[in-house]
Amino acid sequence: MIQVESLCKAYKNTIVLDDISFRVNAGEVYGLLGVNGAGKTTTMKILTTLARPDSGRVLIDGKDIVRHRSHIRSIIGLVPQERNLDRELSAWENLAIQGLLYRMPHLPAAIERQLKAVGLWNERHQPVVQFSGGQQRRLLIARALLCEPQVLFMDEPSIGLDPQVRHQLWQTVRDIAAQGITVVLTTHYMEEAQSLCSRIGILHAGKLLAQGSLAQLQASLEPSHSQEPHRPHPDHAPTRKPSLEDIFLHFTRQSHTKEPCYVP
Ligand SMILES: Nc1ncnc2c1ncn2[C@@H]1O[C@H](COP(=O)(O)OP(=O)(O)OP(=O)(O)O)[C@@H](O)[C@H]1O
Repeated sequence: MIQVESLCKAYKNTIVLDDISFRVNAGEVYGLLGVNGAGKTTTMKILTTLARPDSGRVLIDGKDIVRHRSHIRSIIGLVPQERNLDRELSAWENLAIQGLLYRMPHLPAAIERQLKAVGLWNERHQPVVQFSGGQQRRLLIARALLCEPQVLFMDEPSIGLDPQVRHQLWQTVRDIAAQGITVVLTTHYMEEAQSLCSRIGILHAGKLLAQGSLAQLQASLEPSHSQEPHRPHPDHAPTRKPSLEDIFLHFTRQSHTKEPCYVP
């Protein structure tokens, strides 16, 4: 569904994305996992046509996103990190503006469907300023799904939410994926990536250090793949599989031995 090939992006003389390549299969939930400043939002901005790459290319549904920007925008939805809703307007009005911009047919029915799907139908006439952080995040999801996208991009969807609301949001993401919508999300929460994503890319200082399913990432740390000498456990008991946090620390610590990436 999405093919990212050798993506590079620099701001002034600092490389922010350094030769990033990955693919996302149709219908999967793909997670870009990284700490603050890793390059997650920049990747999202490029994939959603809000920023241009310096080099490399991205194909969505077989089409180059730079050359077919309008078409790409018509088949994707974005849940941005910042809650860029109109706080003075109601939930209904926020979606109506989006629908009018996209000249959506049957707009009232579509708004009703999405507000019910995210559990905000009863609050539809409330101004957004009265919404909690979790409700605003759900409204952002409803807005992103209004035009029935094939791919939904979510930039740090659960940032700032308490654990209970975060778990509700995860269920919403699972429901979206169950409808066949491809989901690409960024996160710095290990648990979120592990619980939601079928495949994970570890992004660090602009480089994609590793990617795969959790099982594939775990296998990549096994002795046959590692340069560390194999030390059998003293009791010959089966050693526990590394957690995603172990894997993340393994790859990111290794990368600290390398030179920081600057362009001349
Ligand atoms: N418009 C810009 N101009 C200059 N530098 C930028 C710009 N946007 C991002 N950067 C820099 O690029 C790097 C990656 O930023 P980015 O927002 O993509 O990271 P991130 O992984 O999304 O971080 P966070 O989790 O904090 O959102 C950071 O060092 C940031 O300061």
